[in-house]
Amino acid sequence: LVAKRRLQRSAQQHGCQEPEDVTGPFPYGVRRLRRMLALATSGEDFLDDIIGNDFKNAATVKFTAFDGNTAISTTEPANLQAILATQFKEFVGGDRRYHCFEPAIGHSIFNADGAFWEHSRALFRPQFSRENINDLEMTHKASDSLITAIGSTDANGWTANQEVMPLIYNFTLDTATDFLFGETVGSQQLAIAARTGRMGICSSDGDVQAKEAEAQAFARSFVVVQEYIVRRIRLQSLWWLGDGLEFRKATRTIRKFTDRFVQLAIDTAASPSKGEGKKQSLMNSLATQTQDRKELQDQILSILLAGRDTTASMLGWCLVRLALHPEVFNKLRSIVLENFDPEEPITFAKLKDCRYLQHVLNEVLRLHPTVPLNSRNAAKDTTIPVGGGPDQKSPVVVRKGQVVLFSVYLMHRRKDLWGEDVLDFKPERWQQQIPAWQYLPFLGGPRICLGQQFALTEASYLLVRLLQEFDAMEPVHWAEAQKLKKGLGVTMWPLDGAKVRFHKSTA
Ligand code: HEM
Repeated sequence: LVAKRRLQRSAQQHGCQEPEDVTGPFPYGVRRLRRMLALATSGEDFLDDIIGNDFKNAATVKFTAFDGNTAISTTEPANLQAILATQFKEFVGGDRRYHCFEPAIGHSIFNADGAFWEHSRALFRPQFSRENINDLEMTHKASDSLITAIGSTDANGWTANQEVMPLIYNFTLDTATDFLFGETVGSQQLAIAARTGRMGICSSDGDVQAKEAEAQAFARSFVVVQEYIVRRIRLQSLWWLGDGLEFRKATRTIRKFTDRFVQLAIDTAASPSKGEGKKQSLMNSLATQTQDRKELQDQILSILLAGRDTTASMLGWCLVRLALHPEVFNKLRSIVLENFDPEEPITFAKLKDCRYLQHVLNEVLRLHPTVPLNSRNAAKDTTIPVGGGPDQKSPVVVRKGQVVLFSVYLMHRRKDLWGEDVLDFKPERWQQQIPAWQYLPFLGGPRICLGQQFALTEASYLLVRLLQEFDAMEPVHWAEAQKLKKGLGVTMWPLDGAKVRFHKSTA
């Protein structure tokens, strides 16, 4: 009662008003639950139809969640700016986020708050410096491997129809492991070797099979771990029900996979001469700061979790969009051919200078942000600046512990912010200045994605290489691709994959 009174007084002081309540006639979100359970048969889209429906009349709403707690939900740039930046300390990831991820990544940058998060962020920041991202040797090799994996062309210059997503997942796993461990798992090369019987990086058939099996087991377990994490997030306060032998086994597999690299990094930190001539990795740098085996493992896995599938999903959407929009493909290709001499190295600076390339990526992430939904918990009684009252202009009071959900996906698709053509794929819109807080694929403020430049550089590099190599691409099934169905888990990916064929350039 005392807490409630205090909250009411604070609401009055700040001129707060209630946002629209979208709970509906039944308690505990029954209506929403019913629609969610019927998704497979109703043909509704979870984001556009179910979550989007909440925002029909207002950009900030409240509703009663399954667990009986009232949550606030917003797509308002001013509120996101407050939550992520100006009132950063008042909104945290919270205990629930910690528990949902804990079995896989322990306590690490991604699920920590307060002092431990600050410590982790300071530990990592130097690793994401421009110099480290500028080292594109591995990206170059991984792009070439992906092009090799796409395979040969027929007499008319077309490759076979193919699902490119598995190749993209290999690409991001190979570049991420090189960055993290200083050594790539080489999953693309292993898959090619296993398929074609060419040894490449391995000395014998058995060696290829064993390494391929190890890389595959890791990749499979990584998928299982993510599925369980999503299940825990969806279960809200009942997160602990998302557990089981399969989850535990998969977490053991991915943790075991990192053992060798952790040991190597600890050994190198103890006697630096061992690392002479070897590439400096994120793991090596971390091991100079802490030799705690569990912390090293947790932190590294959290970066892998944060970076691998997000980048792969973005690349998947890029390919789908380029295949569906030949006019953008052709324009981008001619700009790339003009700016990137195939005889010269592709550098970070050149990629950044290619404005249309960056505009294409921005537009892909606007329409398909790979982290479409997110949340924070109020660390104390506080307010968000807008969304209350009939005109939605008054502040809204937020109770300590209350969940504030936000969807950058829906914000990126608001007509009042982006114009009538909001749903059109139009990289040209980026020629104009876009207000910062209405576009947040990597969020913003002190907790902005650490890997933003890494991801954009990887994706830009691969796109340049593909455009140098191929002069056309088209979807295997136009009608299916145009549906742009989304898979929703820890990230949002093209559910029907990136099924395309490429035409080899003869120039
Ligand atoms: C297109 C690719 C990517 C997207 C869309 C993306 C998006 C995001 C978002 C939205 C967050 C904020 C999560 C939150 O606080 O609730 C985040 C955090 C983070 N991302 Fe990324 N990310 C991408 C790629 C990467 C890559 C490649 C790496 C590393 C190699 C990475 C490392 C991180 C880390 C470490 C955090 C946690 C930062 C912190 O809490 O201080 N991300 N990312």
